[in-house]
Amino acid sequence: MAATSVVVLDRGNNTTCTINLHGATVVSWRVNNQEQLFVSKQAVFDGKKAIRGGIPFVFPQFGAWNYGPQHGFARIVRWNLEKAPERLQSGDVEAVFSLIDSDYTHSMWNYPFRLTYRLILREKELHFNIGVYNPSKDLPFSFNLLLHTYFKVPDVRRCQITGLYGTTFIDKTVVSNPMYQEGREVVMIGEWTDRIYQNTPHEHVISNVVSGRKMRIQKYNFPDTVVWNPWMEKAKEMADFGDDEYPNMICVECGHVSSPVILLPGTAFEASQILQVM
Ligand SMILES: O=P(O)(O)OC[C@H]1O[C@@H](O)[C@H](O)[C@@H](O)[C@@H]1O
Repeated sequence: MAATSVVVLDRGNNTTCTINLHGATVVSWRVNNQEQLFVSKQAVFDGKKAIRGGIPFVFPQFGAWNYGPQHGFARIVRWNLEKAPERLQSGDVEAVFSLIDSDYTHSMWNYPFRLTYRLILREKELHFNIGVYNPSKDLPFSFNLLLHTYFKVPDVRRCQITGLYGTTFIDKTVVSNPMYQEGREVVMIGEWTDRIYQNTPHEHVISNVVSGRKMRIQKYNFPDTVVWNPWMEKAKEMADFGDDEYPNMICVECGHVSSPVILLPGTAFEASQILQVM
């Protein structure tokens, strides 16, 4: 893919964030030279396939879709760079990306829309502000939206995720998609895991990410938290994911997926996420 497809936010001190315009996928976030995101060694950068790792942008569908590809089209189309990286007075660096409807998106989802995706790189934080606008005069639309974050970890079996205790989750590893209540104070992973936790609190902390540190996730207007790791067998089924890579990633994904967002004509939906290395 051409070099111009990549946008870099550079805050100095080897703190950078790299966004591939293909899907506006965040493909790297380095804090003091320490990579925080997992990208598979087998990820494909052909401008067609979704990038396996980083932070793919899931919209307007989460999961399988009758009208288009799994997890929607936003992660497989080229976004616009609305505002090139700019240093703010605080020293932080901001860039804005956007996506509007096209003939291609209309072939799956026949609505006009405008997505804006504002990223701000701070010293130890990455901020994500998302806006979805419905420019139609008369048609509402409904959608799912999710940031499919792949955190890099030395060993997923040693990670603990807070903020899930007492919440209801859908277990997607079982065909009937049963619902349960989480009884653990902190969630650990030791097998194929694919869960949609519903109405989760504004904050999660994942322990034992890179360098044994903690990662704080804060979210606004994202009621759901998806926790996913393919483990060994499912990893083997994915061509763009190494068989032995599953211990080195954990997906903790904030989104609005278990119920759709319904957006009336002329209105906007906003949501945000903050990732912070603790
Ligand atoms: O292979 P994809 O389309 O990127 O999806 C990866 C995973 O994404 C997760 O968010 C889903 O809950 C899983 O069911 C899915 O397997």
